[in-house]
Amino acid sequence: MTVSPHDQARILSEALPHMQRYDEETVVIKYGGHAMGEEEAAREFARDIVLLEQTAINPVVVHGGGPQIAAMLGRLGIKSQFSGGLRVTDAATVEIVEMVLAGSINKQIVSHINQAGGKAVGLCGKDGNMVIARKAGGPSEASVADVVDLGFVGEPEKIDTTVLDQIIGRELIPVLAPIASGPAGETFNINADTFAGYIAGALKAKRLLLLTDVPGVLDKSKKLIPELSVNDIRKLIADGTISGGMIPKVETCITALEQGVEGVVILDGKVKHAVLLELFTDHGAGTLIHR
Ligand SMILES: Nc1ncnc2c1ncn2[C@@H]1O[C@H](COP(=O)(O)OP(=O)(O)O)[C@@H](O)[C@H]1O
Ligand SMILES: CC(=O)N[C@@H](CCC(=O)OP(=O)(O)O)C(=O)O
Repeated sequence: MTVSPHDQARILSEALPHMQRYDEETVVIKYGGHAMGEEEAAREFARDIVLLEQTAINPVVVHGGGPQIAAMLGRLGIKSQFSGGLRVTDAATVEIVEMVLAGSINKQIVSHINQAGGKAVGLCGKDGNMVIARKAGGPSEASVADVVDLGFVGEPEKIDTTVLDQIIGRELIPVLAPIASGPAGETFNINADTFAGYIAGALKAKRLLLLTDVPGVLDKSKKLIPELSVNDIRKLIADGTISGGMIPKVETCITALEQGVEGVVILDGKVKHAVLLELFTDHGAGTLIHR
């Protein structure tokens, strides 16, 4: 489909009120491993992030990389399992997780953003003591008998935004890997949704966008639920409609809202220009979570 120059101008003009709404505001975008897709899609994502920065929005990218970690662990013959959407992470696994997340994936995203004309700065939670984590308990903590030892899986405990405050608003785009230090200097693997939620909360972000590989939260018949309240979420977890990797995602939404983030959206990062659709059109996308 070709768009006439007239239509192009109209589309840009219609984006103006949306751009004004987010002017100088911080938007945290969680880029999930499943949303990353092929090289061309990753480049388009990077262009969209640079476009946000160019329109005076302050984008902060937090990335995941679950499938990429799984591929590397597989190559090394290390078995891995999940409990409640979190990877049980032993000492050997945490080394690989850090290597893949803070190493290859982080630098790839930084490079794509830079090639698109932005200035990205790749960091993880260890930098500048941005995130200090404690050991996470199992998801079924309520039932002591069922407690799962997740190993080196962390839950953010203290967020220090000093480094981010130096970067944000200065034409630099932070790209954050969800790795953090513990109080004794140990390395913790943090679910990227959880990490993004805490960062968004600490920065009092205007929006937190969680990009994944499904259109949003789906009901039992796989239909998109456009809006959900915190209470709705609790019911959907209890009746099993929300499971696996979607659990840390919706829990993140609740934490972020509690910490003062204005709006949280779960959306399909595989849709072309998902971020622009959500922020710059009336159309919106995915599931909006509210109080
Ligand atoms: N109710 C639900 N709606 C949508 N996805 C769900 C739901 N319950 C479980 N899921 C699963 O959660 C996955 C998204 O979480 P995850 O795989 O961790 O994504 P990401 O890598 O983007 O963080 C979906 O692909 C789907 O398999
Ligand atoms: C504790 C835990 O589960 N950490 C995740 C970190 C990466 C992540 O969350 O990646 P996605 O966003 O692509 O799922 C993991 O090891 O897979």
